[in-house]
Amino acid sequence: MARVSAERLTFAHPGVTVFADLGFTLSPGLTLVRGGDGRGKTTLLRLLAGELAPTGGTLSRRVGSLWWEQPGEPAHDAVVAREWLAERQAHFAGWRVDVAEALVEAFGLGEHLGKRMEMLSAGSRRKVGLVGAAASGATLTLLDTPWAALDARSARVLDELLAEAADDEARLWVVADHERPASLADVTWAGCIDLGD
Ligand SMILES: Nc1ncnc2c1ncn2[C@@H]1O[C@H](COP(=O)(O)OP(=O)(O)OP(=O)(O)O)[C@@H](O)[C@H]1O
Repeated sequence: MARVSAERLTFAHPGVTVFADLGFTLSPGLTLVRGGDGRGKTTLLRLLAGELAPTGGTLSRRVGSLWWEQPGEPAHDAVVAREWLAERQAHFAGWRVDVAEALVEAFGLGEHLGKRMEMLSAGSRRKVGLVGAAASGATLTLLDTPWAALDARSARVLDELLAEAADDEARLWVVADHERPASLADVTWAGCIDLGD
């Protein structure tokens, strides 16, 4: 199980404080990182991923396995979607083939898996990433504005996935978005880190 907590967590670029003095402990299930444009949602996820170091305070991270992927980045353009998933499957001992297959079906991705990422729409690339996030079994899963670019049907599939994640007793799921997602109004969130507007 991952354990992540912060005390007086602060991050600043030279001369610009992005956020200061955040305190939180992540619990299993779903945690929302909420904030307006440029308030530091992605920065906080990068700190949680260990990609950035705090400039103040402490962030204690004991992370068994981490999902933090940006399948939309140009670096992945030439990779065939199925291979992209297979590369990640090789890194996660708890990878769930059945979960991946069910989500590929629900997202209507089957006909696209044989294509290079650059041939896919932004939404389909995101869906490939979400299949990986769910299948990975990662103890800490970080999703940055996961509804962006999804069609309505796929957004509902994501809603169902995250509603299940909310009941997860082992995995920590962190979702960053501008507002508390209305489509998850009935879901119990384990926590919310509000970065303001
Ligand atoms: N290298 C940098 N130097 C100075 N400021 C930076 C640098 N990189 C990012 N910032 C600023 O840090 C702040 C936080 O950016 P971040 O991308 O984390 O916010 P965000 O909440 O994810 O934004 P959005 O919702 O627009 O994606 C922004 O105001 C951004 O302009």
